[in-house]
Amino acid sequence: MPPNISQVNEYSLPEVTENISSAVAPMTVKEYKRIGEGAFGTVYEAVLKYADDAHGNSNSEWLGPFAIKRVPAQTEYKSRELEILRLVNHPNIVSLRFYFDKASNSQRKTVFQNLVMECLPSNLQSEIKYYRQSKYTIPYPHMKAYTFQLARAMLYLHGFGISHRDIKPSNILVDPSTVVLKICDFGSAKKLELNQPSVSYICSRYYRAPELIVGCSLYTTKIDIWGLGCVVAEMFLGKPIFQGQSPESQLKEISKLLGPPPNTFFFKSNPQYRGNMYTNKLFSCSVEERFKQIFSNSPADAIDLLLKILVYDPDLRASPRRVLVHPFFDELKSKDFHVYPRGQSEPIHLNLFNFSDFELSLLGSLKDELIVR
Ligand SMILES: Nc1ncnc2c1ncn2[C@@H]1O[C@H](COP(=O)(O)OP(=O)(O)OP(=O)(O)O)[C@@H](O)[C@H]1O
Repeated sequence: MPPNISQVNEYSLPEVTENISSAVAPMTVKEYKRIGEGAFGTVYEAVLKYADDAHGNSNSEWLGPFAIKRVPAQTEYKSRELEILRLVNHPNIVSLRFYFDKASNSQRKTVFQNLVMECLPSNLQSEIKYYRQSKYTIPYPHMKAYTFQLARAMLYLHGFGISHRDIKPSNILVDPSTVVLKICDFGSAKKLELNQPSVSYICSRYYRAPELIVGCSLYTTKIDIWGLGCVVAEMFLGKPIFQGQSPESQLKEISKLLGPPPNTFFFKSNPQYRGNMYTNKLFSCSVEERFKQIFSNSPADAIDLLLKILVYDPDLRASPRRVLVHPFFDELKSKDFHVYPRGQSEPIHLNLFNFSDFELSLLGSLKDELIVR
């Protein structure tokens, strides 16, 4: 039975493609809730009936819930989001189940691409807000499990050379009842090729890496690691760490924690940069001391992890594999590790170390440090 439905949009489609098998069959969709409205698309929660054989024999049961992301279809070139979602298969990346094109009801000429994905009940932005309202933070064991899963998704994506390019709490889906995390929104993602420029005006302001702010076009997947650092910082602080009021003043906010960017940073990122360099030192202590001041309520291992991630030079910024082996996650490696999901009195064990052969090859010699004891 579909959950409580107030305003339903039910429609039938003659041809829907199943992602894994590429089988095409008819489908009936029932959309009953709008769960996301972004710059590019709208996301609906829905249940569906899918004909599971070539003769159109339909399941009589409603399946779901699913999340359907609807964006105007690209006419000239292939959708990168669809291409990337079809390529990836990882426990910490939202999975694509079906896809179809459909003309809009109101504007008949506009064709929309619909991506039918597994649906998660929450995202990190909502979770951070939920705890902040009661003057708490997300419990530390949950933060560790979430951060570990986020770094694992990045190890995998970056292993393909794919950069997500829009890491932020609302694009990180979570299920608070299982403490599972999955990255969503691959609308900005791109496979970065060596020495091939990419646009620098991507990523939401608060989460933009410093090299993007100064207009670097030969950036790397390390821009996502910066985003990961900002998300971890936000879980500890309950609010975004760098809240610039304009694209350029974003760099000033960063300099309040990291000190002024070194000249070499501008030269390496974009020798043509002529904007404000924020050369004034805005605090007198060391950068380590500054981190301790800003994250005064956070544990030492978390501060150490952030010191290794929130670094101007992307070459010196921790890689996903270095993040995964950081002592911040040691607690997760105990076979007795468990978490109490919000509102539940029974603890649950998490399966965080089920690395695939591809992930193990990316971890290389560091894989021996990621064993449950
Ligand atoms: N599979 C899903 N399950 C549950 N919620 C989802 C799912 N996919 C997306 N959402 C929610 O819908 C919101 C918008 O989706 P998405 O980010 O993909 O669209 P967008 O148009 O690119 O948005 P934005 O411009 O905010 O980045 C997400 O922030 C997320 O909270």
